[in-house]
Amino acid sequence: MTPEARVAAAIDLIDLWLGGANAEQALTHWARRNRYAGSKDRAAIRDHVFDAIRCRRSFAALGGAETGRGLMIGALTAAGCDPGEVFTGQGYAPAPLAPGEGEARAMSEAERLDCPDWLVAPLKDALGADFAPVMEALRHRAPVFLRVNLARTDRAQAREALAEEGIVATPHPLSPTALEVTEGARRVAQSRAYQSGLVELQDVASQAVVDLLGVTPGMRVLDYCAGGGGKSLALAALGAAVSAHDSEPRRMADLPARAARAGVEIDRLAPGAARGGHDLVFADAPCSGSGAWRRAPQGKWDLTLERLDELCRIQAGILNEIVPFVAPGGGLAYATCSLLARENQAQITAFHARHPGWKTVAERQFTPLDGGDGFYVAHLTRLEK
Ligand SMILES: C[S@@+](CC[C@H](N)C(=O)[O-])C[C@H]1O[C@@H](n2cnc3c(N)ncnc32)[C@H](O)[C@@H]1O
Repeated sequence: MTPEARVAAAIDLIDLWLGGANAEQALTHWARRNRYAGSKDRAAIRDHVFDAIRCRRSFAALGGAETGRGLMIGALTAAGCDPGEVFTGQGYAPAPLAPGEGEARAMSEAERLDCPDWLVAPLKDALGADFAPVMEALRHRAPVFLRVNLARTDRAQAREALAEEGIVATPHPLSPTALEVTEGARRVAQSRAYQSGLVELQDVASQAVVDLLGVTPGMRVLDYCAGGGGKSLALAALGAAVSAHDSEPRRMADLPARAARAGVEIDRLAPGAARGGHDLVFADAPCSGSGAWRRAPQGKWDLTLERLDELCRIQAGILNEIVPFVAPGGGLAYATCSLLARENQAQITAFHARHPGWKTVAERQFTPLDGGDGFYVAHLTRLEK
């Protein structure tokens, strides 16, 4: 496909997304219907679509309309290209620009930073002077990070194995297990290094959250909201005896295969089967995902105040639920990939008000300015009697 044809395909897909379709599913259906498109075409179209989702408001203002054409005109303008050179109508290129089409208009701060209006105040409250740089960072694609599986190798050997397959990865300072892929990211999933469990795909802040939990070999850890099991695997690689639990167990379906690849054992629990006696109970709670909007940008526009209220209720409920699973002398940890104080510090403050026997021993808010996703983590232990 020509670059112009890729833009035309992206325009149709962006229109489907603006009409309410899920972008990932629309891309999959498009690829099935257009078998002539190769992997490079699909990757380029995907990048156009996801860039437009991340930068919906600024591209619409630059391109003069919140439509597939408007967003792609805005994207080209933002990249310093002349949209008229792409919108030619020749071959499979998008139809030529109509008179007046693509005229940029002035932008508010929220539009320039691609932030929903209602989230400006809570994000400014949480981020202070970092608000604008963080929102700017969330307008761009996330780097690809790997977690070196210490159960199988170390960081230097993993780098060498990746390099043999043309994948260049450099150590990241946020976590001793982290590598940032700077070349060959699209080859990772097919590589021997990945398939043989030397490395896992995992955001660097996710890794740093696990580093902060003080896990030692043999520790009994309950990962109460295990989901796909990214953190369960990281905990197990540190030598913890991990039980994974999720209220929707189908989310853990891939965990046995991932654990086998990593050479670790993880016990999967059915919903409601969690019991007491854990040295650490970890709740990586469902959240707005506001720290991960580079990776999952659709969430930025789908989040509503009602949904945020509901998430905060679920988070408080989970914090209450996990207390009985902590062994005497043990601890609990709460994490979200959110930047919003309501889901983070405010949840821990409210927890202390409900459960006076606990103290916070560590707390950290990561933002994309640290390199990875936005993440919050708090580690609590029981007060000595
Ligand atoms: C942020 S995701 C977990 C991501 C995962 N820890 C990882 O690193 O890949 C949150 C998970 O919490 C689960 N969940 C939601 N409500 C829950 C509840 N009340 N009890 C346990 N798990 C819950 C969801 O099904 C979802 O899989």
